[in-house]
Amino acid sequence: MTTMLDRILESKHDEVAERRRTISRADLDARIAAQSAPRGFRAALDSKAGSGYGLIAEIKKASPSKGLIRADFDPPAHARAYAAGGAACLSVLTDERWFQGSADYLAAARAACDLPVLRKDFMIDPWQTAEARAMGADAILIIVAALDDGAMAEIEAAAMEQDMDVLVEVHDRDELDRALALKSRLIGVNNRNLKDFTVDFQRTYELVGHAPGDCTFVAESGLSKRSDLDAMAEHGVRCFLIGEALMRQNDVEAATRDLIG
Ligand SMILES: O=P(O)(O)OC[C@@H](O)[C@@H](O)c1c[nH]c2ccccc12
Repeated sequence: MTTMLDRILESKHDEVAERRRTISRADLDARIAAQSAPRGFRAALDSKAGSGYGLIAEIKKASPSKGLIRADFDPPAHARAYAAGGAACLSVLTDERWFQGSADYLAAARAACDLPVLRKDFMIDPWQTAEARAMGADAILIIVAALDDGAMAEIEAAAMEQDMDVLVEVHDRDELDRALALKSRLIGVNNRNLKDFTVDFQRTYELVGHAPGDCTFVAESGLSKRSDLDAMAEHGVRCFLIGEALMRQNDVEAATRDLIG
């Protein structure tokens, strides 16, 4: 069966190949040199989680499962509201085709606040990590389900060479074991199955006990209210990646503060 993840990855290969043809390495390097140094992503998350909840607040205009999430989409305003509400970090979708994201949204969000920013996209090629740094990203995502072990290690090495952090996303025990063979100790459990979009918090509860103590462990997707976070905290989870529930708020700053304050 062809899953949504398969379809996304297939189009991503064509998309990245096209950009690699049109953007030279020298151009990327010049843009990287013009960026400010990476902001420590995991460090910011750990610091907030030390005295409360560490929130990665996501800027997401649309998704394949929900369609358009926010019509009056304003990435810098959202970034400022998230920062003022106490978020530790931002995540910005840069995939254009499936999530209506953009590199420009990431750059604008990062310029509007001082939080570290994750480039949320489907990484299939180490070249995309240089591209991520050129747009200002402080961290990248590796989706274990999307890559073989060799490709994961190459993408991670390329990110580390740029001094970026790597959030390694898993969905089951097998993927967690593969993730732990990497160097990064920033692990996310996606409660949403990227194959059929169902959300199940049990994914996090089952896996948190299997992550070594030196990991920063992040629960991702489908979280919408304070009681969701408190239930997660009962299982020892203190870091969260939240998009849709915050994107839909009128007063984003107040909603962010209510969630984690
Ligand atoms: O909007 P939500 O349900 O709060 O989920 C945010 C985030 O976890 C989700 O956007 C996500 C998690 N992993 C991904 C991988 C690719 C694209 C998107 C995602």
